[in-house]
Amino acid sequence: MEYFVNIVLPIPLERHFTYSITPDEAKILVPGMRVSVPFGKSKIYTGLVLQIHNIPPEVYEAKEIDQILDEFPIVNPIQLQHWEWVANYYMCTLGEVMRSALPSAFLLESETLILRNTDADVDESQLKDDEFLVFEALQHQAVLKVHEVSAIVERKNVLPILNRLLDKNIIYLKEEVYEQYKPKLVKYVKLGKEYLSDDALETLLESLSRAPKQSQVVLSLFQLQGNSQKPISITDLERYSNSSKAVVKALIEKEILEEYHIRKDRVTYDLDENSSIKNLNEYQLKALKDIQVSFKEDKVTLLKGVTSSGKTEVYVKLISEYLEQGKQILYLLPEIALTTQLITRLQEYFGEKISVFHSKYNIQERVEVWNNVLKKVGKAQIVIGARSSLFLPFKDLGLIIVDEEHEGSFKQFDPAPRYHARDAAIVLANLHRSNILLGSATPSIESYYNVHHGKYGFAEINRRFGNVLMPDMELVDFKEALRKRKAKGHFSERLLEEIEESLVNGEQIILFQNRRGFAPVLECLTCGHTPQCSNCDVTLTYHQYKKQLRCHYCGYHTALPESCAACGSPDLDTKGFGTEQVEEEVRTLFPDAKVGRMDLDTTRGKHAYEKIITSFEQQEMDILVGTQMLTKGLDFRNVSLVGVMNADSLLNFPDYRAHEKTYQMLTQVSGRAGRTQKRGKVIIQSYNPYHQILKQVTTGDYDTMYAEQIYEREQYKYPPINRIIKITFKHKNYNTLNEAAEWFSGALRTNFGGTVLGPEFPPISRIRNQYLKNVLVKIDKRESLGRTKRNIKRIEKSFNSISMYRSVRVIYNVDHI
Ligand SMILES: Nc1ncnc2c1ncn2[C@@H]1O[C@H](COP(=O)(O)OP(=O)(O)OP(=O)(O)O)[C@@H](O)[C@H]1O
Ligand SMILES: [Zn+2]
Repeated sequence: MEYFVNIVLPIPLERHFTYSITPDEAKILVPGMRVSVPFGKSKIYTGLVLQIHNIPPEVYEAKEIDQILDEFPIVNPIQLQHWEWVANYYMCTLGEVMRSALPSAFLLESETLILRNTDADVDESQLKDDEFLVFEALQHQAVLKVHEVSAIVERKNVLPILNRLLDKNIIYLKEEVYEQYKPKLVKYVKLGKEYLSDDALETLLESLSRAPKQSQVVLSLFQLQGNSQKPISITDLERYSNSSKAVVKALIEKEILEEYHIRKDRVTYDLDENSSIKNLNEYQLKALKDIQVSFKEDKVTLLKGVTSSGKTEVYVKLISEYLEQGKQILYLLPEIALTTQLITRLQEYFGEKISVFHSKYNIQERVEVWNNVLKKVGKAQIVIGARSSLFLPFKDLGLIIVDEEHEGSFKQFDPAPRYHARDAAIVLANLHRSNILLGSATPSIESYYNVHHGKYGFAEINRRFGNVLMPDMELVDFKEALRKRKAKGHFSERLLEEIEESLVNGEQIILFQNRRGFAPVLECLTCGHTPQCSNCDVTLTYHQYKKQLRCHYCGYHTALPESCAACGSPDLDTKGFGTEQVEEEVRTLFPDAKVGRMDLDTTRGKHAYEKIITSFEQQEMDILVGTQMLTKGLDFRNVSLVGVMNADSLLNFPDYRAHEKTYQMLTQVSGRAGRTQKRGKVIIQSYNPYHQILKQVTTGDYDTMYAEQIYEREQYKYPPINRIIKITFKHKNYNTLNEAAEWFSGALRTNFGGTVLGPEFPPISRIRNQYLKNVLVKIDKRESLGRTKRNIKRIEKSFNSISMYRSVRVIYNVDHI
């Protein structure tokens, strides 16, 4: 009987591939194991086994696999099911999901490597031109791959050149299939087996009496073992006994000591006994109870608790319940909020049961966490991670917490799969039959909508912990301040007064300015008016090149006005101001204050973000200027004042979610003020202080905000009332792109009843020499999403059969936000 395997490869092709295997291999292989397989002419890929069967492929001859790479599956059936869902729902391939889900070290590399023989004596004048090119390239680069050599000599078949160079002993080849991952190994020592009894030990020490250094080491080891249960590393022993490597080595050779290795990640530590879980107050207890009741009904549950109400402590209580049942727990956070603050807090309670998983971790660290979760090792019982931790090999997941569930960064933008981690987490919880809690002070409109429609359970905390008052919010009319000359630079007198007072009291200040440079909007400097699209209710975007204002949803456009449509003033500005400028002004206005800044530019590198947070926490800074990074669940003790430099730049963002996001951001950043005893103060500067959203922020009126937003979403057919899919077309040729996008959207309009907007250029319409154009499809809730997607895919097939369009990339973003 013939045997075959279906394999998924980490490439964006729809299908899986069938390879042939021997009967022996068929006995060993299980879905979820990796194999290396040949692909195309010369490539070798790592693939994942989906299925073992006896049906030969119809249209091609199955190749044999190269090698089996695992002894047991590294991916389990629930994961495969989950990946299938992600691929289906977000309209991408299983291979793309796999590439995003597996740490890259698991995707084995195979390439022929060419290295320079550094020992060779080379007479360059004897080299032919093409030989010299390769030789020269190898002076700059230690290793070349075959296809790189092709590019250098501009020829496809390079093997003859390489053969000549090999003959001349100038290069050598290295065929390498290697695992990139190597666990960190640490050397430990213990007393040899024969010396474990007291008697034996006594005799040993006697026999060592003439070797004082050696007996010193043995005694030290004994003492160290008495002090703690932890394994003793060779370095620790050397340090403690004050002896050299040679002495320890001699003892190991005599077999008095035994050396052994433990992978670094396996070392366990004792829990800190001092920090016990806090007792919840009555409001937290009530919320916990409501959550538990809702969990009993297997409902996704939303916890809405004002800032500093102690949501984290409620999570902690829940986590410890599931921990006791021996279940795994996943704590999802937006990438940006993965601060040491929260991790330290949880580690105090749960010690080394916690693993952290996110993109700033290196390959090794990710593989360690993966394997720990796979083997259900105690130290990975709780995983705190950003969105990609969803894809870890959980076996027995009991609870998922999605903290700051409203955060837009839970949605992956690029590359595929363009998934929303919150939504994918809900599906994952379903597959595991585990409970899932979404938490936020400012829930997303979607989640609250689901609560309203009975789909989700609900719990609420309306008070800050310790009955600290919500901060006192004050709106400052900046237009008025300018008119009355009560402003310096971008600071109103009111804000300056408050900063002064906080500084005098030795309290800290946060200044918030969210400037996102890539979507310029036109703003009247006199009245703050910004032109809106009449079809879409979003702010128009300024396109400098064409001197136009455009709606990037529907394509409505108008020439750049010479004066403001609202007040007639000719002073229109498109630049706005950013955090850097605010920092500069603060330094001039308050030369004695210590000022820091936190934005994308100052937080590159693995620990930069934590450093700024810690330094602010330790009160090494008085004033911290920053973007939305400041808003994420940070718990500072000494911040009494939060200043919002310009609320309008948020409100006028050209996006149907601008109002929702403004409410969330302002509420979150305000929530950093006055978290301990004294009531905090928030000053919000705006050209348009009567805007309903600003009123709702200052009164904490989430429900009115929600009602108004839902009304608008109904009017303009946006989520959560309708579903949307954004389709992006990408090509280097402007005309081809235009035609292709027209063709596609035309086909959509004929074939499909929903609303099709565009094609339209985004604010940045050309990236890396590729032009972009978007089409937005709005799908009525009553229509089947599945059918619509199948229709779109069918249109894509016909599209791809037109040779001119084949090179146009089509990118789907389902539930685009
Ligand atoms: N039951 C409790 N006992 C003692 N201290 C508590 C308790 N609950 C919360 N706190 C303290 O109150 C502060 C605010 O709590 P926490 O950070 O959990 O609030 P939060 O709701 O998560 O806030 P945010 O949404 O702003 O992140 C913290 O310093 C926390 O240690
Ligand atoms: Zn429009």
